[in-house]
Amino acid sequence: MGCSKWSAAFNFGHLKAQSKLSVFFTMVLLFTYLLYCLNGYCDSLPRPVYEHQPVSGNDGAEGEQFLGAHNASPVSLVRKQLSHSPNVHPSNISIANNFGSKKFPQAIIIGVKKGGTRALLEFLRVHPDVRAVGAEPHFFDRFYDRGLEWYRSLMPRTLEGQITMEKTPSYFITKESPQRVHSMSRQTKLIVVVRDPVTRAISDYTQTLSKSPRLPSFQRLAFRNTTTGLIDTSWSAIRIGIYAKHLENWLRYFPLSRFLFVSGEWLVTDPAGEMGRVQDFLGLKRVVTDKHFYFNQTKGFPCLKKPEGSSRPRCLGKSKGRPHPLIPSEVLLRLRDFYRPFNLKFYQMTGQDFGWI
Ligand SMILES: Nc1ncnc2c1ncn2[C@@H]1O[C@H](COP(=O)(O)OS(=O)(=O)O)[C@@H](OP(=O)(O)O)[C@H]1O
Repeated sequence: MGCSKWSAAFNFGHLKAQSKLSVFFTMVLLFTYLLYCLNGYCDSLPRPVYEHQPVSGNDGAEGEQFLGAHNASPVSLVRKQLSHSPNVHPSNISIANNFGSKKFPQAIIIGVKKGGTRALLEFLRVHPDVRAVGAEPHFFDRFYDRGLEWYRSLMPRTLEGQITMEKTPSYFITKESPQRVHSMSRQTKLIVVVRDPVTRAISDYTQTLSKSPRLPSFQRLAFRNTTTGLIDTSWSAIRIGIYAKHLENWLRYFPLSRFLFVSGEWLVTDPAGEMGRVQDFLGLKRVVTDKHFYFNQTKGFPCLKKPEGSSRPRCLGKSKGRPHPLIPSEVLLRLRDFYRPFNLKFYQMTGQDFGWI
């Protein structure tokens, strides 16, 4: 009896020591993982392609900005990103993200809103030497006071030879942006996707209308005086399309050779052709070619056969390629007359004829 009591006590003590040991090792593993994440090693997981974080009241590019990203802890970001990404297997994380460093973007898509900027960025992300932020950072227009280091922390890690990119279409029309980008680096390459300003204005209006269905008609907003046909240039949908005026502001800081003007129309009708020009401008090998695109009849737009991080074909989301409301032809004619001199000036400044009539 006494002997069995001793042996039971001995076994119990043995078990206790074993469980203490396993708790200890679990804690060590947990702390190592936390330290690893807090050092920023798991903060640049591959984002799902076309990831959108809905943000209300953002008139620039809906659901594409970085609001509050700096407030989230790296660990919670990891969890959030993983839970949103059907394509990322946890075992791939360390392989994809531990290498390289976060750099300032060497190239930025600065505009224009509704030009086709999302399509261009997603097409570029297919290139193995391009790493881009999915959401719009809005650093040079809205969050400049957060400082350059904040901006850099948003960037994905890149290896030697890879290009870091971002897109925020409102930079093109923001007065302070050229000087701010210049003070980050005067070598920055600037890409502007331009689209017929009349169609662009309607596209812009369509986006606002989708959020505020009680919005007055397009013509009510476009004209200051319907009888005289005076255009309301204070309406941002109209103002953004005066490309020559905005470009003048940028040319005070950057030479024309730093810019590439991409045609929003050709990006739809000949995506591979436009992508060829973009890759040349960025000094990249022409990897993204016609093999990467197919025309989706239902969507009415070119889509990617294999977007970044996915093996399935994918088109842009529903907010890209919306049907536009019908605008009376006399309104369109008046708007075309209004934009003509500005368009000609823009063609002269860029040395490119975009064919808008
Ligand atoms: N491949 C492809 N798929 C879908 N949509 C395409 C594509 N290429 C260009 N576009 C045009 O992009 C327009 C939206 O432009 P942006 O991405 O610059 O908009 S935003 O400023 O970021 O909100 C969007 O405008 P809307 O047609 O008015 O929706 C499209 O015409």
